[in-house]
Amino acid sequence: MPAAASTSANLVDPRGRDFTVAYRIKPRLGDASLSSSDPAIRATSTTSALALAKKVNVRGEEQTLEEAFKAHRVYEESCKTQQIFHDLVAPLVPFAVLGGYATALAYGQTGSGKTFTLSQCSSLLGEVLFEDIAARQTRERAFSVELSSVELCGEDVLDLLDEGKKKVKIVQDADGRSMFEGANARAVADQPALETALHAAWSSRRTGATEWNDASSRSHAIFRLTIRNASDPNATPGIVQLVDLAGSERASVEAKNHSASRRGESASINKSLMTLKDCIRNRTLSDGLASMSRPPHVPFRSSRLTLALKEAFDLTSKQPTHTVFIATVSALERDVAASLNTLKYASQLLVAPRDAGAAVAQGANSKPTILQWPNDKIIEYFEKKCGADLSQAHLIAPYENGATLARVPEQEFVDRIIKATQGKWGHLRARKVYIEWWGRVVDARTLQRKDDQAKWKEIVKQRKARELRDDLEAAAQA
Ligand SMILES: Nc1ncnc2c1ncn2[C@@H]1O[C@H](COP(=O)(O)OP(=O)(O)OP(=O)(O)O)[C@@H](O)[C@H]1O
Repeated sequence: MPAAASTSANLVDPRGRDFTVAYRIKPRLGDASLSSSDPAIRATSTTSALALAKKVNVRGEEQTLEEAFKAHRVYEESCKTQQIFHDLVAPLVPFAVLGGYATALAYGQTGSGKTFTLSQCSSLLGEVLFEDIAARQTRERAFSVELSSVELCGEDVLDLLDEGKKKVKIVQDADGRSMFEGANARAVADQPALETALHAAWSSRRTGATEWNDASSRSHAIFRLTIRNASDPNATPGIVQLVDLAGSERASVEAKNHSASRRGESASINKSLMTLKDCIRNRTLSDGLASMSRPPHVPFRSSRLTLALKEAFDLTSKQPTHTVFIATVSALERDVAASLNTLKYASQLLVAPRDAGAAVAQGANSKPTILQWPNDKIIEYFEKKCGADLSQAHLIAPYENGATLARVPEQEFVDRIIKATQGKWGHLRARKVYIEWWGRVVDARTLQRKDDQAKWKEIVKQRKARELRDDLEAAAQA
């Protein structure tokens, strides 16, 4: 079944989640003693993994400590990449073709299978992408695809599609979208052309030696496919990209054995991975302010990596996003410390998305923003916008509320308006309504942020007043 046959309702995730965390457990490979040993990490269900770490206690006795980790999906050792691709990456394709911003990242210790997973996914991507495009191509809608690919090594951004790997810059285009200035963008018309271009990019990936793996990657690599609607130059281009992150092992381990430049490289990798965590967490954070340590701030400018992936985190971006985070871990006992670090990092990304309903409850007196509207209010909004031409209003938002409708990509949204007006409205007119809607979504997010900051100031004020009162009371008692 071509990917385009998927219904608009379940483009990426039926619950409207825009972030997915998965663990892939790498099989125990190597000599017989390794492959026959008990796994230190195993899947206990499709959504949880168990880590077993052997420790010696103060009395010299060996103990096994168990720690469970939740995820949206856990893939056990026997699982094939095809399954992961089918579940996690293939659904990003129609989303991107329709104008969404989709990212799949692989994170983990050197040698845990990041490149293995993503390079196999990249070979499977072409078939699904070009099938989807063929199914959607019409006279008014002709798609073009191009590949750009860069490697982030410390402060340098290198073009993987340039033989000399020239340096390029991360800049913002006129619409504020992050792009690689000066990088080759190779147009790919079909699956074989994409495969050739991807092969060239993967092959020129920079590698260097580490303690674990002679061919280890000491850089982050981004393989970005930009999908444009060639018939409508104003349409927002869709993005689907694979991000192979550098090995996540700690700088402290490397510090013992490596040169200053290698240590600097490790520090830069660690900083970018910490910034990535902050960006992902704060993008989705929904906790009540009282339990927050501070209002959510998405520091995407703090590292080259997050700046390059800006749209995935920036709440003022006018494009729906979906990010898939695949944490790869080795099942071998000798790797258990690194695997635990990976699982801890990834599980910290599992914050619940901001719940629009809860936000209404928090500020009972404030007017609900467009992101907090229920489905019937949204239908009412579009009835007003499209007037008498709107014969089937429910087609615009069959089930979505304000928050989930903001995850529908541009071209899908425009198609829904055209269908709901039974073709009386053309592409341009429908797109105008979409742009107006997005303007209100961004305004609502800005308002939410300001509201968070104001509430946070009040919390800090009250906390300080309480502390002062306590100090005075303590002084009086003394
Ligand atoms: N799921 C798997 N099944 C079989 N072999 C695997 C699997 N995952 C990884 N491998 C093998 O393990 C080795 C290391 O994998 P890979 O290069 O993908 O690790 P990595 O996490 O990308 O490491 P680096 O950080 O150095 O790039 C490779 O030889 C690869 O073929």
